[in-house]
Amino acid sequence: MYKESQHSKKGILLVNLGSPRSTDVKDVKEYLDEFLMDEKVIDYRWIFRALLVQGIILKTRPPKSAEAYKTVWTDEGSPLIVITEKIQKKLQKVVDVPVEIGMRYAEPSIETGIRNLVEKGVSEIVLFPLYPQYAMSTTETVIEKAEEVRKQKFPGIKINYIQPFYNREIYINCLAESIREKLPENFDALQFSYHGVPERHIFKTDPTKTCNLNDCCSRENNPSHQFCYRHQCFKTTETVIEKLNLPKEKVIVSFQSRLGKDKWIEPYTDETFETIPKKGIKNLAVVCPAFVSDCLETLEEISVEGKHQFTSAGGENFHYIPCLNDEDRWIDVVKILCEEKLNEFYLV
Ligand SMILES: C=CC1=C(C)c2cc3[nH]c(cc4nc(cc5[nH]c(cc1n2)c(C)c5CCC(=O)O)C(CCC(=O)O)=C4C)c(C)c3C=C
Ligand SMILES: [Fe+2]
Ligand SMILES: [Fe+2]
Repeated sequence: MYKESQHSKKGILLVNLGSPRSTDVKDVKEYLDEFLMDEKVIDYRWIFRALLVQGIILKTRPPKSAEAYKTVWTDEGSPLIVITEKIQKKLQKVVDVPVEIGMRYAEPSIETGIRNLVEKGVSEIVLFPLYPQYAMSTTETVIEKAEEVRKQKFPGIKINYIQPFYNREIYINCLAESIREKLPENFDALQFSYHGVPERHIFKTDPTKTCNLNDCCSRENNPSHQFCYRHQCFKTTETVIEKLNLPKEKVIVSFQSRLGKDKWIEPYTDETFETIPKKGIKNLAVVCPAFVSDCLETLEEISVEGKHQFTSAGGENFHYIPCLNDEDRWIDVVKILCEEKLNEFYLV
């Protein structure tokens, strides 16, 4: 059944994590402050979070992070923002509603993105968090922020959220094809390195309390899977390697970018890079499917630091496989996922 929404103007907001405004230490500090003071990222009570972030992390990390950002920054700006803009421009060419971008942290913010759409007359927004797998520190914080902005600043608009898409066949086919094209001829193993999260986050967001972070994450059916980041990473890997016809023995899954002293989900990517050459893996290909666009964590932590760790430990060839970025086949997937949600506005 069609309702009045047939006549409301629709639009798309692509949301990514965000980057500092520049590589200046003060801009990096401001960005890290906003990012790490998000209670969905560092989920301590405010006073403990402030002590840790403002009292410790922000006193030492910004200059190091700024140096790391300098190594990946381009003339156009941060790779993550530049690539998200490219996705926006390509998508805009193939859909007939306005497309804007918004970042969870720093600018252009989610509020800026929504305002840009509203100024174009949009009142029904499909918001796409650009994360294949669900996590409290990504999907959930984006939705929470967008709802806060909607209620406080734009109470008249509707937002329809695209859910994590790690189990959508169109996405898996797209990722598998992209990897297939970029795999080197000879490799001993293909490593899937996902961004890590603290173990506590997974327990916290499991409404069924049935995930124990052991075998259950790899089981076919467990009620916790809808909110289990670890399961969703395993499932992404399993379905992609099936499409690629790769034997499980040639595949490694690991988790990168941990921060602080908490226990994060294992195994840790950096430790893996240092141990596998001794087990005979000398030629390694690495892909990072938690990120749809290349960013600091892939271009610096994996392609530069990771390569160095691997080769210093006796590895010979390290081949980084770029993210989907603005590949046409990925734009096709983004278009289909957005159109599905746009159509839901017509349904009662
Ligand atoms: C892909 C999903 C991501 C998850 C899950 C995630 C969790 C998470 N991250 C931090 C801390 C940091 N992450 C940083 C950079 C960063 N993280 C993601 C994505 C996820 N993070 C991206 C895409 C980026 C790159 C941003 C860019 O500008 O390119 C950083 C900043 C860089 C640094 O100083 O190292 C921090 C810090 C935590 C604590 C966390 C889970 C709780
Ligand atoms: Fe799990
Ligand atoms: Fe991160």
